[in-house]
Parts: sequence; structure tokens; C-alpha cells
Amino acid sequence: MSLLGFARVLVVTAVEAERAAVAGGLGAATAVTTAAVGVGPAAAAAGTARLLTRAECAGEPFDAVLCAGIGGGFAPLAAVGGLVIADVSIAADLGAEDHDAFVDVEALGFGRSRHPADRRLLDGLRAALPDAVVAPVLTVSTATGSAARTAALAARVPGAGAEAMEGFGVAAAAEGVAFAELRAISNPVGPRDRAAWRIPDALARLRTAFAALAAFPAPPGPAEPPAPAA
Ligand SMILES: O=C(O)c1cccc(C(=O)CC[C@H]2O[C@@H](n3cnc4c(=O)[nH]cnc43)[C@H](O)[C@@H]2O)c1
Repeated sequence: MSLLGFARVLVVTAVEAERAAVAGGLGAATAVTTAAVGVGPAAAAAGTARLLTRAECAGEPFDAVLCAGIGGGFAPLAAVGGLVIADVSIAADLGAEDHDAFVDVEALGFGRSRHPADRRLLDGLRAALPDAVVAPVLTVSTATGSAARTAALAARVPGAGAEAMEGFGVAAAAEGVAFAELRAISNPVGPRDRAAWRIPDALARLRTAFAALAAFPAPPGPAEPPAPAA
């Protein structure tokens, strides 16, 4: 059985609690592979590349990769307990400082810091999760914990919805395969207050999101070629 019309889907999370929430939501009905590959963009890229390569060598390549998990939400766009679908996953701290300014890798003249979501996957996620906010999701190597950095990131990416630590790495590994990122918001991005993180609520939201994805009907496939005339 497919997910959103994709036949073989890999869902990558950082930690096992996120993977278990995803798998719990999917239930037994859907042939989707879930894997926890570690925290941060490097672990995410390495783990995703390994899984994609293994599947391809086995003659069963994935046709879609979803990065999923909990994340920090930028107020007022993304509230704790809500969902953010990334229309683009951005490596928000990949670049150079020029005194008080940040220069991204595009401006430096090498590499890229943005991976847009696959259009078909994004459309499917939007349709199946109509309450989700659709906005850029930032990938960072250091979770934000101050008002100054929150303001700097919001200025760097106006309209940012969420911050997490893996999306850009997963996307980089999945180049050439349909990719998207989905985050359930566990905490506001802002001055660090670990006691305010609502991880169980976010994991529960992740689980219901994947139950909704599994239950969503696949979009109609390409038109069948007309039957030859008798
Ligand atoms: O402590 C637990 O029980 C627990 C259960 C599930 C997940 C966690 C994590 O800490 C996951 C780390 C993961 O979460 C993302 N994340 C969440 N909030 C933020 C944030 O404000 N800034 C950056 N990343 C965030 C991130 O992708 C981490 O990999 C703990």
C-alpha cells in the first residue's frame, strides 16, 4: 500500500521516540520504512544516505523520503502542539559571519543552503494535514536558546515556521528522490526553558499526523493508456 501515492517511502527521524510515534501512527497497514538516524544534520545525512544506498542495492529503491520529528516553533506562526510542513528546508547556520552580518553559502559562491520540498509530496501533506502551517523549516546544529539568536534567524528567513536539526541533512542525502519535512512543535524557539518543552504532546501529534497520512487516499495515478481497439 502506498503513502500519498508514493510506493516506497522512507521516514527518517532523529531519535527512537520520534520513530516510534511515526510507526505507531502508520500502524501495520502501510509499507513504509521508518528509521532513527541520530541528532543533527551530519548524522541525518549519513544515516539517510546509507539507507537509500542499501535499498537501491537491494533493487528496491525508495521513491520518497520524509524527514519527521519534533521541533521548535517560531511565534506567532507555529504554536506548541501544532504541525509545520516545510515548503523549504534551510541550513540556517551554513555560511560565514561578516562581523555582525551572516552570509549564506549562495552569497559566498559555493554550495546551497536550501532544499525545496517535492511539489507532489508537499501537495499530499497539505491535503492530508489541513491544519498544518506550511512554512520554511530551519536546520541548525545548535538549538536556539536566546532571544537574540531567535531574532537573527527570523530576520534571516522571514516567515520561518520551525527550527530542528536534521531536515537539510536528510534532503542533501536524498537529492534526486522526492523529499519533504514535517515537524510537530514541542517548544517555542526562544530563550532556553527546557521545563516548557511539551515533548509527549508533540510526539502524540506526530503520531496522529502519520495516522492521517496512512488513512489519506492516494491521489489518482497517471491515466491508463487507452485499450487497443478490438
Ligand atoms: O527527552 C525526550 O523524551 C525526547 C523525546 C523525543 C525527542 C527528544 C529530542 O530532544 C529530540 C531532539 C530533536 O528535536 C528537534 N528539536 C526540537 N526542538 C528543537 C528546537 O527548539 N531547536 C532545534 N531542534 C529542536 C531536533 O530536530 C532534535 O533532533 C527528546
